[in-house]
Amino acid sequence: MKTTPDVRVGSRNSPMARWQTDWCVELLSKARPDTRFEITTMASHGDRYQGPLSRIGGKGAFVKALDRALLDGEVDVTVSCVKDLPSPHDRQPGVSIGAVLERGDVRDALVLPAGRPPLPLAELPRGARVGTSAPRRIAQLRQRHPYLEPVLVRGNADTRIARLDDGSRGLDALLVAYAGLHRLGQAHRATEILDPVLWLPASGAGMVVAEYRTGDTAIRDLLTAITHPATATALAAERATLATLHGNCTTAASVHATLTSTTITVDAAVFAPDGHTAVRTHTSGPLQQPEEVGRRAGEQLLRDGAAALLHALPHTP
Ligand SMILES: NCc1[nH]cc(CCC(=O)O)c1CC(=O)O
Repeated sequence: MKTTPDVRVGSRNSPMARWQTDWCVELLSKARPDTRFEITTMASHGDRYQGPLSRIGGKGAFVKALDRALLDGEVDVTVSCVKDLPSPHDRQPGVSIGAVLERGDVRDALVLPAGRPPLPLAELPRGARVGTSAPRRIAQLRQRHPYLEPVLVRGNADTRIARLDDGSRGLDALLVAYAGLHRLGQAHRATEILDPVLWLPASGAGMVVAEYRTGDTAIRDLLTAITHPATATALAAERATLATLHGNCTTAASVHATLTSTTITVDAAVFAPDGHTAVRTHTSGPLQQPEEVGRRAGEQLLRDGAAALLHALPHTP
């Protein structure tokens, strides 16, 4: 009788990461009922360190431990949300994306301290302290609501909500991903879900991927079985735009691919850190050519002056 080897799946140990990994393993178990999957959790430097990410090498800090475990053969698969991966051109060689899971909500949400009247962003009073550390959110706050005060808050989404509620940072509100709130069972805390046409979403928002050691074809085939094709197409386009822009974790950019049955459209923007300048594009093409459409969107932004905005100094102290 053929024995099936176990598959070891690496995850960060934050509650959101665990939710994502459990979901992925559930899909894998359905696809391969005869295989036993085992989850190994690990702490990441990006989770432990609470200062600006740009000081510890950017988003790589989230996936370094996962990448090392993968490359050392301690695990066969790692699960991450796309937003926490480094830009495509900075990605660790030897690690490939295998599965792209169905996209969740791309929108950002506003959360107020427990017990406060539920106000939308536009009704927060002058000087209200809005917690976020994403350059994209800070730039849009400065552009659309310049009378509000962005406050740098890092940490896992659940810790950020705890800090909002305990008043320790004097925060009046938090901007977070609505998909993340869902994953933490906290969707009811959103007092407003921001319209993605007016408040632009993060590239890769709401997407979870499973990665593997490049060349491990057995694991690659396993991961292909649980890929959501439309999400994979959107991811290919959004990553192609980012790769063309050569942005990093200090870049305030938004990339959002949407699909019809025949076309793919990339809406993308790059903001100056102070929110005063933004270049935007709306680029469409055939559904079969996501990379091409994504690249054209990036090139259009560069032609319109995005490069000067991209490498502005980090705005965080
Ligand atoms: N920046 C951290 C991060 N990475 C992914 C999500 C949420 C889930 C997702 O959009 O995939 C979050 C939380 C947030 O932005 O509030």
